[in-house]
Amino acid sequence: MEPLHTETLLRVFQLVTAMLAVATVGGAWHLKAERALWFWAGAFAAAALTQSARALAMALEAPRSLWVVGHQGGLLAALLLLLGLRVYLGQPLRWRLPAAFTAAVCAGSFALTVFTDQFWPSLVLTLLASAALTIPAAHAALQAWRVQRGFPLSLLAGDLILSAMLEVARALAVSPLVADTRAQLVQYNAIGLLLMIALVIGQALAMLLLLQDRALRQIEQLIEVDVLTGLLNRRGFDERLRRLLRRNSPQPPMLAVLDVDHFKNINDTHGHAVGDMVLSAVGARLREALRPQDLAVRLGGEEFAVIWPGPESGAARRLGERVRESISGHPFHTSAGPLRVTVSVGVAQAHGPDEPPEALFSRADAALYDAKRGGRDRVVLSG
Ligand SMILES: Nc1nc2c(ncn2[C@@H]2O[C@H](COP(=O)(O)OP(=O)(O)OP(=O)(O)O)[C@@H](O)[C@H]2O)c(=O)[nH]1
Repeated sequence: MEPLHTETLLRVFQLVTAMLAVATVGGAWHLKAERALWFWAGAFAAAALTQSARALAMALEAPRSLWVVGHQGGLLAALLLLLGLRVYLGQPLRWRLPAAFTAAVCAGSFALTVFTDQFWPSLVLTLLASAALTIPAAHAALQAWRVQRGFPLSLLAGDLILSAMLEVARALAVSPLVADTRAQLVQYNAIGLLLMIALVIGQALAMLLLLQDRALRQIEQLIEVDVLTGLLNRRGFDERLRRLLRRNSPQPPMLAVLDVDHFKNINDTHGHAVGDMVLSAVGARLREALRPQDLAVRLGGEEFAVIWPGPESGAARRLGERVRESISGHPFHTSAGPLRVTVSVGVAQAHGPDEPPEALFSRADAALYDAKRGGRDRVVLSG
């Protein structure tokens, strides 16, 4: 088999990173709010530009110590990748220590080349330093994957783990400890380069998938969230209720439908803006009254719902009363002064996974109708 040619691979690496830099810079420009993408574009650009600088230094027969700029580019790319990932995950940037570390290693790699007139010590140093920056990035991606799951994070975490391992393996392979001859050292380095090109492409793909994933989740949020109250809207409610019923848990979900009493009077007496204020405050009170796993929904107008995924048996009355009390218990402070607002509540416990969501909803709604007819500000349980 023909040996791999390092100079050709370096050209390929330069072209690939340049292309990825253009794609990510374009993406960052397009998605103005995505700060992380600027860091990642910077990582690819650092690799591409320093490879170009290295080729130029060689062509101009500049001092050999300047040729190590390519090694330093790899390290700079690892730094920017780590910082970009912290930005993406919403973590504090904490850039000072890794940036100082990168600067010190770059100076060290330059000095090593001046003193030894050899390239491999600089390559070993910068590769080990790159691994030292890639390991925390891989750790952050892995931690995030544990919480969020999904293919893009697993691709990124896997790619970064392999990258850190490759950086250490390459550092060992290009040191005289492992390679017996110069030809062997060059060959090991070329194999490492080839693998690195594949991993860099993998990183770019993972990054773009991560951004697409986030955009999809934001759209999903917009579609499913009510703007006035910040609660789930009717569309989100239908979807969650269907999913919960299908789950077939030992304790089937319970649904309450509630409606603000005589809300039209509030609008007519104090104006629509005060009405909106009350609706928004109702949403906030429902959120406060529920546990994180329970769901509060604005079905539309002055009608709300609550879903308890797995309520204790026999808790329907108590939970319904807690919801009613959270609204009717204290007056609302509005620009028109304190307003006493009451709600009527209909509660229905699902019969099991075979009950269609529409049937459960109709039972809760019928109970709500009974609560209204019975005089309002009360809880009625569906039979
Ligand atoms: N301010 C405000 N009002 C809304 C909104 N959506 C619906 N409404 C109003 O809510 C009122 C609902 O009135 P009705 O359906 O007659 O019910 P109600 O006055 O609460 O009477 P009962 O339900 O029988 O106790 C209507 O006047 C709607 O215009 C909204 O987003 N903001």
